[in-house]
Amino acid sequence: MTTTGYDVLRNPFLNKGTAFTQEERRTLGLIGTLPSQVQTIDEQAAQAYQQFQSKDAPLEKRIFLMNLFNENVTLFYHLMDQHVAEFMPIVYDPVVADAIEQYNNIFTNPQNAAFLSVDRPEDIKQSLLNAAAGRDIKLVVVTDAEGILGMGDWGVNGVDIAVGKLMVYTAAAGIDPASVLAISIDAGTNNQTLLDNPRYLGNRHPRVAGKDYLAFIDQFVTAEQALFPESLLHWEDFGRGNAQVILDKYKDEIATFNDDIQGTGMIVLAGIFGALNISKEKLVDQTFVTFGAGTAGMGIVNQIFTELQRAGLTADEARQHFYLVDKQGLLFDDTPDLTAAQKPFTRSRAEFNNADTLTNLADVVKTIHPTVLIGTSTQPGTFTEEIVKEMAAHTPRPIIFPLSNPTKLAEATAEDIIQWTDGQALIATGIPAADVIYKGVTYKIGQGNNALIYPGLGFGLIASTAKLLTQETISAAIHALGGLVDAQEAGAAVLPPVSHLTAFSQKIAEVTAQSVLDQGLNREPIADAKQAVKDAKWSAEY
Ligand SMILES: NC(=O)c1ccc[n+]([C@@H]2O[C@H](COP(=O)([O-])OP(=O)(O)OC[C@H]3O[C@@H](n4cnc5c(N)ncnc54)[C@H](O)[C@@H]3O)[C@@H](O)[C@H]2O)c1
Ligand SMILES: O=C(O)C[C@H](O)C(=O)O
Ligand SMILES: [Mn+2]
Repeated sequence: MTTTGYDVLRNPFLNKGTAFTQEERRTLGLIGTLPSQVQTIDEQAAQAYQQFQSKDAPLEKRIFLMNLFNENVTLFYHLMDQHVAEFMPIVYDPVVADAIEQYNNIFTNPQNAAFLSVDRPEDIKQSLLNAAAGRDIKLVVVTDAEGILGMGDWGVNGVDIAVGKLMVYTAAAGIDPASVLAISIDAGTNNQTLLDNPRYLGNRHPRVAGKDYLAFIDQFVTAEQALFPESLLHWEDFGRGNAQVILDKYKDEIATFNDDIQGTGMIVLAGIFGALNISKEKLVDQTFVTFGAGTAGMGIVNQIFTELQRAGLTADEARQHFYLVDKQGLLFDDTPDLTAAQKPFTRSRAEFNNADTLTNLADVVKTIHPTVLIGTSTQPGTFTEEIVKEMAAHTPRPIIFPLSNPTKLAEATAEDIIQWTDGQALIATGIPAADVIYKGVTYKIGQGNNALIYPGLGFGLIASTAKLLTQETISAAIHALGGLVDAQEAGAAVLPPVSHLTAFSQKIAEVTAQSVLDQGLNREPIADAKQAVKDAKWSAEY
């Protein structure tokens, strides 16, 4: 049965608003429901952009764009295509963080997400069916919001990160927005402010944890795979205690991927390759200090560790390149409360004559002389002038990536690091950073955010009907991105600019799809990877 009348205008996937032609208006029962002028999508986009520009506050801009998305998905993406670098920080990080904090105050629409309550496992299947509403789902982004960016537990409010990640998928890579589903797993929240807030919209109880939590996750995965057997399942912003456990449980069974672990590991390694292209140094000659050895930090370490072995080092040799710093200071084999992921990369106290003093980043940097310093600590301002200058005193081109999000949690700003290192540091930041002009050189700052890689990776997996994501495919995608930097230019960035996001996402998708075919991991027969990516691509036109 064809949808007609107001059901068309109110369906954001079908709605074209004033762009419905007279002929469409007649056949769809829309005569008399719209003003008489028929507009083109570009006329609609120009009007919407003017509205967007009339808003001052970033959150107001976001609310405007979300309303547009809720009404007309095609127009939203048409407009986003034209302004991708301008819209990314609004639709996604950092302004998505404000929307999550304000969720109960600004909620107007569930944005086609599925809300799964830990208290009602019997409703999982029906909830997924209702939210999909007959759409053929190829990509799911799910969050339980225990670790939203670096801001901790945000309960049901965290659904906005899943919605935002999916918007980036479509804007960057061209995934059909009708084929995606954002999911909130509402396991409760330990955020007391939310629990005390009478407007909080999620389950008002502490998080369900342990066996019961994992059983719910398992019921979810089973239902999700049964209903959408060809979908890629993307996990976002789970807590440190669950993220790796969940990934390990499903990664060899289904097409799945954890963005904070794998996506972050990929973008950071690509950024390091970009930096090494500029400094003309080798990966095997680097010494890595990671500050914040949690989900993202250990994803990064493991990705570099794998790559060092690909470069010919044994596992033992490769491990020697890492120094992990977390709350306890430098992590030793006898440090209490180590996570399973941290244990293989701890150091021995016997290596140092000052082991007992290595309880803070400044002393670790002084003792180790790292060449690469990565921040995933959630601790703002912790890459101090003293630390950065000390690092720069022992290596000509220090690679410094303060990656904690959102803006208020970054370990340092790009501008400060450029000044403190007299322009020598090679930098990537988690959120977008403006160019830094220093002593007449314009330094472009790469955005070390997994958003630069997961859309191409995910789209390549979907287009090639991948059954699994392997390390081989991950490495292929990293090299595709790391090779796109122009190392000649003075002040060059270590990663390509977000304004080129659609072009390089295409490249990553093609390389990913080719790798899937090379390993015979495609479900459907596919003759040509590039063609498959081309065929799967959606474009924001009526
Ligand atoms: N740029 C990106 O693409 C990207 C990707 C993922 C995560 N991140 C950011 O990285 C940060 C961490 O995210 P996560 O998912 O790994 O969180 P997480 O909670 O899993 O890890 C954070 C780690 O930092 C440690 N930590 C806390 N306080 C510390 C201190 N004072 N000193 C040293 N370590 C400390 C914690 O113990 C934990 O191990 C967040 O701000 C997140 O936004 C950025
Ligand atoms: O969401 C982001 O901006 C990147 C990353 O996934 C994070 O958790 O910080
Ligand atoms: Mn994340």
